[in-house]
Amino acid sequence: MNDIMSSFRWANDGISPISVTQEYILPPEKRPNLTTVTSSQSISIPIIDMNNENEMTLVHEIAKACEEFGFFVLINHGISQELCYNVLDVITKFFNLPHEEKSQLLSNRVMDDGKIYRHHLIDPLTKKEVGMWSETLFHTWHPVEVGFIQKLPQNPSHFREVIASYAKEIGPLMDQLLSLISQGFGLSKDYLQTRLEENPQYTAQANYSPPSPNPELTLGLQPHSDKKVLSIILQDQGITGLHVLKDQQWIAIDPIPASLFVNVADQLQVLSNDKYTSVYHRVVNNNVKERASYATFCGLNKDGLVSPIQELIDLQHPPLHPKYYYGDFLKFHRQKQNTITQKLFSGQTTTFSLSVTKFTHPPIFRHPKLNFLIPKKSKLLIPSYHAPTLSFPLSPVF
Ligand SMILES: O=C(O)CCC(=O)C(=O)O
Ligand SMILES: [Fe+2]
Repeated sequence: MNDIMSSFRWANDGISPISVTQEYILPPEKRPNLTTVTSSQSISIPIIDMNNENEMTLVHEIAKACEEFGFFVLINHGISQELCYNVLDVITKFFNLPHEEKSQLLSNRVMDDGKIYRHHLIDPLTKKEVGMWSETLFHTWHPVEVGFIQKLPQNPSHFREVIASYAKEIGPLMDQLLSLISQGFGLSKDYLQTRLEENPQYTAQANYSPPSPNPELTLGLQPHSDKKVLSIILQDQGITGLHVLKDQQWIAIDPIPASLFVNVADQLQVLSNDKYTSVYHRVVNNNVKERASYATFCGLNKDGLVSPIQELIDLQHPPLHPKYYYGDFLKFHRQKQNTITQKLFSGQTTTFSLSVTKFTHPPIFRHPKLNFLIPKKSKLLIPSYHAPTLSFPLSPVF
């Protein structure tokens, strides 16, 4: 335990024993409230068995899961258990490197290839950053030609090799899922792949949390939705940490042996014209065991044009999102969003317990000025958020 603890010191002052110092203590309304969480074993969450020979059955099961839950658990996905174990093992070993070695790789930017980043949220009251009780390593995982492997850590020695092997396996699985989802929309098998191929981005995030001395006060990752099209998460088999929000209730996704967790992300919600929901999720800590996970994402890059799929639009289903360049969203996303939100909601009775970046989930705004936000449908919002009744002064530009 002590070794694990000391490995996390960089995120503190590097000297004193790890403890939940002020910089990690969440404001009361952002705390995980673990006693109110439901276990995934007590409700029926969608489990998709990829061994099913009948492709149309898979198409329907996945479409139903994306529509009703925004996520599903994948079993018999074809990636060996040994490889999955090795991925989490090298990640754990990497994050357990001595403070001095890891501190060389620290970055202030989330999307810095091969660098460690510590996520945080802003306390709305004090405006101070509160660090997540975790460290993350971000990198590109495809294609090999972009040389992503060279940017990965060299310690532990087989880190690059293991991640490269996993990337090789996850690529075809991602393609297969995109194909099944395309068919679920009634489109050709290659619809989504073709659309992504124009401006693709394949990124990954390795996550690591040491045990937290007080899991009620900290979070591994704050509630968020993923920004791309699809995410596949390999989570630690030993410990539950991933929670998803369903019907305003947090559900703990207890890891099923040899499974992968797949979730709809923002771009897919927009593409589906809100047929599918980009699911909110978070990672909680525990005080017993360290936890690692590895998330791989696919989606459109900054030059990609995101918009509802034309074939899903008709009189009964008008487009719910404007077309926008993902890069414009990112620029907007990084602005001082507090100001924008306050302007929009001044005089409205609303409680924001989400950080404002979540509020833009998925982005709805006028393009290209990016100066107007519309709140999302209430089903997407977390429990303490009450959507204000806003009349849209401007309709989105299409
Ligand atoms: O650690 C997990 O299970 C989830 C990770 C996650 O949500 C992410 O990396 O975006
Ligand atoms: Fe995520």
